[in-house]
Amino acid sequence: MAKEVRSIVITGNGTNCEREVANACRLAGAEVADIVHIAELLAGRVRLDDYHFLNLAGGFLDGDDLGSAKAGANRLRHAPVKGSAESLADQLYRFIEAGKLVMGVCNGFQLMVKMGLLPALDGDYRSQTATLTHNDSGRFEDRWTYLKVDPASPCIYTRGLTGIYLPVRHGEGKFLVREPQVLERIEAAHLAALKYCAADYNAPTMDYPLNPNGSTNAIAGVCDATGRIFGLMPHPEAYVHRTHHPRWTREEDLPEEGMGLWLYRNAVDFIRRELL
Ligand SMILES: NC(=O)CC[C@H](N)C(=O)O
Repeated sequence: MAKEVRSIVITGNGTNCEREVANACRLAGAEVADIVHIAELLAGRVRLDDYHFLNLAGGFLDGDDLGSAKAGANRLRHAPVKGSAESLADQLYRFIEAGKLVMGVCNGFQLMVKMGLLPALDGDYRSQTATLTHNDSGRFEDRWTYLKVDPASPCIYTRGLTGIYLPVRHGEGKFLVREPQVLERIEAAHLAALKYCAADYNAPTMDYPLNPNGSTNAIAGVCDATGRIFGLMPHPEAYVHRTHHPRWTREEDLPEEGMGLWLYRNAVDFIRRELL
């Protein structure tokens, strides 16, 4: 592999944020940001092994039938790769074992949680221990949120950050755990890297609409123990430039760069430092 940061964004079956995610990867410095239809991967024409940074984009996989990303999680788990003894999941687990990076946004986060890629307690990336389900409001929430970063989190994407302002747009963003002990372990290991909070970024909040979905412990984003596997409901790819900010025509002194780009830059810098 040449000395270039290679990122891939999987598309198909209802994703709709792939171009924005690829754009964010490129702006963050990735030399390659390929948008690849899942059929190309299942046909064996493209292999995850040729990349460092896997992005699972937002959207409406399979129309949210059976619950968001549920069918997609089964597809990714079980679908064979043509002409190979492996499944796509085998490639994915090898990708994770190789120390590479995976980030899922919104529908991509739902996909990861339902596959068991997160929170992946004890390094088990195959068992589902949590879910993302219908917002407490009972409706689709489309609004900007303040996110408090846990500075003690192993998450490599949020390193050096204290608070981020990002939009959410989802119907099923409420993080729930299967057993109370899962939540205790997530908190003890600081895996909940992002939590909904107020504009002062002081403390996590359960107050609606600051917490747009009633998520347990105000959890908005979760990583695994390595910090390299990360998913979040808000959309970092939707705030990579000043003009994406909802009040950009009124608020002066907004930096040229949007806050969402920081997460991608941390990922790309990590790859350049550790994997090339
Ligand atoms: N923007 C998204 O990815 C939405 C995810 C999912 N379709 C939901 O409504 O919850």
